[in-house]
Amino acid sequence: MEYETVDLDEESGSVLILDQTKLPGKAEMIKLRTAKEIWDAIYLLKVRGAPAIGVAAAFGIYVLARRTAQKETDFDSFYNSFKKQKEYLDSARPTAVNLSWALNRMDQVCRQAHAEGKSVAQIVDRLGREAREIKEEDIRVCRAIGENGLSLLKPGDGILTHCNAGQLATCRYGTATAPIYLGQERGYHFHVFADETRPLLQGARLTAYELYSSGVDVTLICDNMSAMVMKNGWVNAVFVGCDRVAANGDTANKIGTSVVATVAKRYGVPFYVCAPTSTIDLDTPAGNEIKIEQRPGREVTEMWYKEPMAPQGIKVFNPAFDVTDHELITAIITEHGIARAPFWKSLAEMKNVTV
Ligand SMILES: CSC[C@H]1O[C@H](OP(=O)(O)O)[C@H](O)[C@@H]1O
Repeated sequence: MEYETVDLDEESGSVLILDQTKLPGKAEMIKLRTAKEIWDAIYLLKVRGAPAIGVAAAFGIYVLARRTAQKETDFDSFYNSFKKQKEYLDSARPTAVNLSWALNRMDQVCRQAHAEGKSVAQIVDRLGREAREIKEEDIRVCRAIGENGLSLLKPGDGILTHCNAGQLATCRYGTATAPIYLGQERGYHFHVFADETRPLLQGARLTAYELYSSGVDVTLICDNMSAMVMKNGWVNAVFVGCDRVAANGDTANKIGTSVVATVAKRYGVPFYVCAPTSTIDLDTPAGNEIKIEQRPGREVTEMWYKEPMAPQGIKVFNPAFDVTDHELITAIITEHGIARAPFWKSLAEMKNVTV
């Protein structure tokens, strides 16, 4: 299915996104001009998925810097505004490392250009080029993950996915769905089981939507059905995305992922994490140090229902992510290759860091 998850509208000086809170009913592109509009879009999951969040933040800080440069032509006052806007955007969601990764990369470009004696106007041009490169790089990286993931599959395989790590979480191909889309291009016929993924239903609303729209054979299941489809032998591999991979391979991903990994282990189904190296965080040693975003209880008790589905005032625990222990992960598929245990070594090699 061809659409732009996130793009740049140079003419209006805004970030263009597909509002994913309206899917699957309505595919609506919206423009984000102010820092608050960008922050809100990330927090409310209008744009979501680690890579897509990173690209949206890169485009966001660029359009804000372009507007700042119209007022602040000396570097110190320009950069003071830049840093404030960067910190603000970075506060939108804590778990997906790509948000801070992209903003730090844009900050580095800004400071490097200044060190080379560039004017504020030239710095802004350089920021625009870097933001576009971050998007193009994401497309290349996801396709490479697809090629590496496809090497682990054969035509006719059953695949289970959790949440959405598809085109809608990236700029094209997705990460966990990249092998599926590449396989489709080459005549493989996969049978995909998409977990609906409560409470925000990214699997039902987004993964089932994009795969079905692309002609992929997809069956939607409730999260509590993944054990049955694996026990029945219908799943040859599980493919999931990630929001942050710690140095030892522990992986933060949408809530419920660790349940799927545990069940996959029980039934001997390979469990693969598809991870752009930008999502691997070697500065976080293990999963217990990953900050897990807590979200409003109403997402559990009220969203999607005509009436609240629980007693008024009930306590609700609503972590957006959980951490899958590295022992449950068969391999971590990156754009540079397939990392296997010991992950502390293989992931560092993937990040081109000698250990
Ligand atoms: C390609 S990574 C996508 C990753 O992000 C999702 O979280 P959210 O929808 O809250 O942004 C989910 O964890 C996916 O696996």
